[in-house]
Amino acid sequence: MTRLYSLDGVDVRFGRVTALHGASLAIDAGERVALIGANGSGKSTLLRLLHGLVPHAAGQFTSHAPQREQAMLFQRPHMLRATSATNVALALWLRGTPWRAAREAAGPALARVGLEGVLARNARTLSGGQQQRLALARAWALHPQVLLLDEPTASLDPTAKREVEALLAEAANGRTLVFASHNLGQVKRLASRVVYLEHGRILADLPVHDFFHGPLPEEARLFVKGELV
Ligand SMILES: Nc1ncnc2c1ncn2[C@@H]1O[C@H](COP(=O)(O)OP(=O)(O)OP(=O)(O)O)[C@@H](O)[C@H]1O
Repeated sequence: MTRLYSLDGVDVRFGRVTALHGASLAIDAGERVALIGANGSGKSTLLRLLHGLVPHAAGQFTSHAPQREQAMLFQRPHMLRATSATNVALALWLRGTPWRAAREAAGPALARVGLEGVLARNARTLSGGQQQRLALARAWALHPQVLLLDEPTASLDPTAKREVEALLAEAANGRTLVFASHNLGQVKRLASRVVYLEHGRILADLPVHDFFHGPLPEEARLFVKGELV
């Protein structure tokens, strides 16, 4: 099994706030790891650390996933004020694909997420669900080894949620997936392993079946119970 990330006693701080506290975790290639926990528990910070967007202040962090092999999706994706096709093509061009080839690849990439009808539309005028699908097309076109997703369906309506989740499951095929979610149904469907965070600390790290069916630390048990209500 290829190790992609190792954290050993990692702290991440923002001024006086310790967003991650003594986090120890190893993630191997092919795993599907769900990060769950209340607002502010450190899920986004952990994803941003994995993606190289924030530094750690203490402990050891090693990433064996090259930056260009990772793609990250945010809850509200940032779209350039340009057509959908250009948004995809630019991402490819920035990674070294010649412009013409990048333009040609944009059509099939958008078709894969069902957006062939909006190739020429300004991406900022698309609906939330369409923008998330476009963000996925943009990430997917890069053929990343790792997909890091920060609550990718949180702002979508139930139909768009289902559609985007189905696409995520497909995109995650053969890849490593690390995602933050408040949707426990989604966690059950997509994850093989669950990491529960509270106040920046990892309180549980279990295979998905054990997380939902086995004994849990009290804090995690109460969180799951509350989320299921
Ligand atoms: N750039 C920043 N500057 C200052 N504090 C920050 C910054 N980013 C995160 N924090 C703080 O770090 C802590 C962890 O935040 P983080 O966004 O990682 O939590 P989260 O579990 O992803 O929350 P949510 O479910 O609301 O997205 C919070 O107290 C947050 O306010």
